[in-house]
Amino acid sequence: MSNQNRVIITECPRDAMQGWPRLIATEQKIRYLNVLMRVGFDVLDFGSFVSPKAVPQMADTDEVLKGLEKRGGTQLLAIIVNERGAERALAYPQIDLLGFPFSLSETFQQRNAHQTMQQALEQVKHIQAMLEGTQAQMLIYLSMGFGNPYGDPYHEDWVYAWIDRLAALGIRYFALADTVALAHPDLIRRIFQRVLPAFPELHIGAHLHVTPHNWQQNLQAAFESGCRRFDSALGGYGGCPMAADQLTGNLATEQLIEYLKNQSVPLSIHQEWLQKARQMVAEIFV
Ligand SMILES: CC(C)(COP(=O)([O-])OP(=O)([O-])OC[C@H]1O[C@@H](n2cnc3c(N)ncnc32)[C@H](O)[C@@H]1OP(=O)([O-])[O-])[C@@H](O)C(=O)NCCC(=O)NCCSC(=O)C[C@@](C)(O)CC(=O)[O-]
Repeated sequence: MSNQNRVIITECPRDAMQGWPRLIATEQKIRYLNVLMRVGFDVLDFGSFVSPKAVPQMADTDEVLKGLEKRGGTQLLAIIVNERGAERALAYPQIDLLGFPFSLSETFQQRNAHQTMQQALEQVKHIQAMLEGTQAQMLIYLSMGFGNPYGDPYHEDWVYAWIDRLAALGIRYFALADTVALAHPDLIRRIFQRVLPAFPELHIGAHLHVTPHNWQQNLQAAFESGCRRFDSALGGYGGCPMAADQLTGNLATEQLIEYLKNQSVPLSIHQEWLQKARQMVAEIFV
């Protein structure tokens, strides 16, 4: 498999479930996540260590994790938004990546974590220090990375500038997040074509929330610009409940896989387990 064509897929059941109005039973989450582990995704964004008052659906992340059977090469990723979350996550050596949403919009940073961007940056520095000597790495989501719906200032140069600044702290993993599906293909191309060659040592991916109308063109723009890390969720469910009045779905894994197949990208996806996972999606999101 040529490196040029290798694509890393992060399946995001946490993003899919976090805003779902009906509480999903812990046992059902565990069964689903264990099936997703068998599908062979590179990374599984399985849960978050945040305030149960802010996101009740994720209150059982500790219990869920205890039921997971880590398999093959699938890495585990958990979302955190503060040091308390990092402490909780670091109690589990099986977690590989701690995902921190750092917003380019002050309004979203406040809505999501009741922090200013400056406070979030301080949290990132402290958490990065906490990770020293552990196996876990921080992954920064640049949330609202393609603009925001609140009228906050935005400039595409900030994506480059923040990656540069955060990489100087030792952070190696980034996901450029279109949190409420505002991106357009030209912007996606300009951003990826700038940051990927500028930071070849970093792992920079796309976390695209999409609409039925823009998913293909935005995915294509990222892929053709050299992006080889994609986040997605089966069924296209999900979104951040703090971002907008309505959840903006994730790029659907089914569509991502189909697109990558059409580009002749070799994938290590186990079809039977994928089918099983799709059946479970229909039972979970009711
Ligand atoms: C940050 C806070 C806590 C501030 O919330 P707050 O109310 O301002 O802060 P607080 O310190 O007063 O804490 C409130 C309560 O939460 C507790 N608490 C505090 N921290 C934790 C923790 N880590 N774990 C467990 N409990 C915690 C704390 O102890 C307290 O409990 P109480 O005394 O009231 O009983 C809250 O706003 C929060 O948890 N926000 C989470 C937001 C979130 O999970 N958003 C979704 C994930 S991000 C996302 O979806 C975007 C992404 C990743 O997909 C990329 C993209 O698309 O952009």
